[in-house]
Amino acid sequence: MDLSLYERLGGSEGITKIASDAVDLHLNNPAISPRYLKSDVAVLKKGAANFFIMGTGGPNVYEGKDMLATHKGMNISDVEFNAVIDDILQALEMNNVGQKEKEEVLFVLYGMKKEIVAV
Ligand code: HEM
Repeated sequence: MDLSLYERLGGSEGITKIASDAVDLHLNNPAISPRYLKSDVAVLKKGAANFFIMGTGGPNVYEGKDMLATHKGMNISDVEFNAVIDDILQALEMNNVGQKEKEEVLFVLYGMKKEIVAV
């Protein structure tokens, strides 16, 4: 049987590291960092990790709101959306994730655009 994306990304441990790196990149990315000024970084990292764990076929540990409810009213732009995706891809590269897995993550993230941008 093929391994799930969750398993190929290193399970909960691997994904927790990837999510933590992605959030650190967001906080240092001037295109989006102002959005997170009021965020509790530890909570943000945990929410991001749990969302990713659930979304890649791991255990159902995410307890947050869905993407539309989370981002509704934030007036997020295309530029901001692309900046978030760039950071996540960079985090995958920092953690030596393979090309096929990067493509699969990108495909899933891109599909969420209509629930996040200008909603
Ligand atoms: C595919 C792209 C994205 C995904 C998968 C995503 C995912 C998430 C998740 C899982 C949460 C945490 C929800 C929770 O734990 O309850 C969150 C919160 C948030 N997201 Fe996104 N997001 C994306 C794009 C964006 C963009 C483009 C922006 C704007 C720059 C943005 C701004 C925020 C903010 C400000 C929060 C709230 C942080 C807080 O409550 O401290 N997101 N997002």
